[in-house]
Amino acid sequence: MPSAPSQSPSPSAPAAAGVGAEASTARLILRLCRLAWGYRLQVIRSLVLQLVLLTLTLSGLGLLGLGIDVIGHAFDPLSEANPGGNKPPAWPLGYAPPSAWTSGQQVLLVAGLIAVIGLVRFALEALSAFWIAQLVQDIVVSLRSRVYDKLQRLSFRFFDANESGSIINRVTGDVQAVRMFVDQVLVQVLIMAVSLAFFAGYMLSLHVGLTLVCLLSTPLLWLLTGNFSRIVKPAYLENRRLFDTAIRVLSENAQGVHVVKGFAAQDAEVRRFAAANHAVTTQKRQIFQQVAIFVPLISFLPQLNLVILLIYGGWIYMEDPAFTVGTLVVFSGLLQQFSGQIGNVAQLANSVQQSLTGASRVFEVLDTPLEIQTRADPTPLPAPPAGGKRGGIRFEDVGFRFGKEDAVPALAHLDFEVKPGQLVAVLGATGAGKSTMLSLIPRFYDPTTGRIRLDGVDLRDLPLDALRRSIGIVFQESFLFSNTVAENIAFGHPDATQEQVERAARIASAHGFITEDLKDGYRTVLTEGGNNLSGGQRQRLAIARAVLLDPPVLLMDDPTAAIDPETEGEILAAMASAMADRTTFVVAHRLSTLRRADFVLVLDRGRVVERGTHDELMAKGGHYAEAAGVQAADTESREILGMDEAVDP
Ligand SMILES: Nc1ncnc2c1ncn2[C@@H]1O[C@H](COP(=O)(O)OP(=O)(O)OP(=O)(O)O)[C@@H](O)[C@H]1O
Repeated sequence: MPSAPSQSPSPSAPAAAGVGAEASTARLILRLCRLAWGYRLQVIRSLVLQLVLLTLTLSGLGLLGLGIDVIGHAFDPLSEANPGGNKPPAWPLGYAPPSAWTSGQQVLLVAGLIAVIGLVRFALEALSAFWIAQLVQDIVVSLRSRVYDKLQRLSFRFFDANESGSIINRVTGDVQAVRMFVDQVLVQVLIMAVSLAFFAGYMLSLHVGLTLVCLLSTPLLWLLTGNFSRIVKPAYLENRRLFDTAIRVLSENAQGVHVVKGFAAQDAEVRRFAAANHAVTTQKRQIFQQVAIFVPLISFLPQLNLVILLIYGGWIYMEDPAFTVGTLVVFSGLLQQFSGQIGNVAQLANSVQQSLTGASRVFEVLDTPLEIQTRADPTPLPAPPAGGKRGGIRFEDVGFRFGKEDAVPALAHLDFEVKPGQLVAVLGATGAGKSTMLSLIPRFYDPTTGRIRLDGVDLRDLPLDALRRSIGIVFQESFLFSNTVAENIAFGHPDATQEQVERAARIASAHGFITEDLKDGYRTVLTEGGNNLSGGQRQRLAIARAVLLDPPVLLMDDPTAAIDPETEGEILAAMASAMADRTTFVVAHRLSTLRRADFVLVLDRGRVVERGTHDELMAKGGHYAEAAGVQAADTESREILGMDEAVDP
């Protein structure tokens, strides 16, 4: 079947259209808010906790001012004789300690209350951190599963159009970006809005004029923040793209480690990765430079407010008899808290841009339409006729393009019928369209024109799962998972019995080596990609996997392509017994297989140029006869070299 191509993504592919396209920021934010709505109870409970914490902070601050006024008044009370003395403390909520209490006792009471508030704050802050961590985990796990689930159902076109690095990044890093929107943006914005309202309200209650003057610089901060966001947004998008490339280099290297080492290309690979890595770092450095200037600038501006407070607040203290030293201290505390929150705006703007960039990439995956799926009212698979077999396949003027309408068709005007149980051999030069033709049968792609029927029903009308369960597939190179041999054979069918697994292994001539050569037999755990097996053993397991459920149709895409001639014979034997009694399409170049076929399709540039049995095609003297002649000569030379004896099944 077609492996991931090196060509540029097809522009007609649905994901290609979405990738990189800029979703409107407002719509994106709205969508993220809707996503957060799913966690509203957790968000609200965290916010309520934040409100309690805020109230405690303000109470602590108020008590500090009170304590200062108690001390000031005790040492230097205001009186007619002492007009420059300290004004009496104003106890909150109409409470005043008994008149018998000394100033020391009053200070102790205030200090005790501040300590209690501190302890409660500590406990509540720990609880808040725990709740937010829990919320984050819930979001990440559920979103990651949704993206992964969607990836499983997306068609090959999506994977053709998106590099593996980009896909991995979307499931990992970008999903984190979405949760960042909830915990570091949404929750923080709400906390900030409430805090700023509280602080501003408290300051206004203390002195309206002073509050307005001190907060003069705030609009300037918002303006700067807006500009910063606009500047860094494209930079973050570019950064995700560069990171995709770095991950792609890494994953290609891990998968192609044999090629890399075989060609002694480690140094070149190290340089390739270093270049990709360097590109990410250099670009990120540019973002950091902007962040590095912006964040301190935003923190610096509020400092100016303190200068204003000192000058204007000092003057008010002299002029306004109700304005105490304690009030000035409380005001300065509030102003600092206010400025601290405003200072967070810089970080927040940064987080917003990061999270929106990641979120748009996650949504692109979630929004990609499912091109290939079961239609609403599918036709069930027809039952086999009495005493007959299933697996009749009919191609009706089938054409297919990978790209847009103006792309060169990979297949054109394929029109033939295969009766149940027949063996069709497909022959053609490399790139002729053999794998593409086979990939239309399990609906990896749908034909662009014409249709394919299985037992008389259009493939698009059948339930997709049932269709794919009716087809066994062996690829040119088989992918095995790091799991036991038995689980690899039963891949996708965990309910398969040991008996079924062994039967499939016997058909694929794999039972012998599994029980004799592998340490734990069927329970032997394979390393990643089945690297602890030979190529021939891997292909035989793949054949066993394909025939496990005894499918009526078998597709074999040149299973010996990546196998050395010495082990080819083992696979040919396995293929021969796997084909027995089922409709089989086999991409093959071996004369022995071609001879056995009920008919051979010779493909050239996506078209059937010859069709018939081996004898008919030999007699015709066209492409086929030429290819067979070359192979016969090759076989002869191999026989002379004594390489071919056990090969033909
Ligand atoms: N995913 C893809 N996207 C775009 N073009 C593709 C894709 N897969 C294959 N092609 C193109 O379609 C044509 C047919 O490819 P296909 O893999 O079917 O050939 P093949 O006959 O199986 O070749 P081989 O014998 O080398 O496996 C080629 O031109 C190939 O470049």
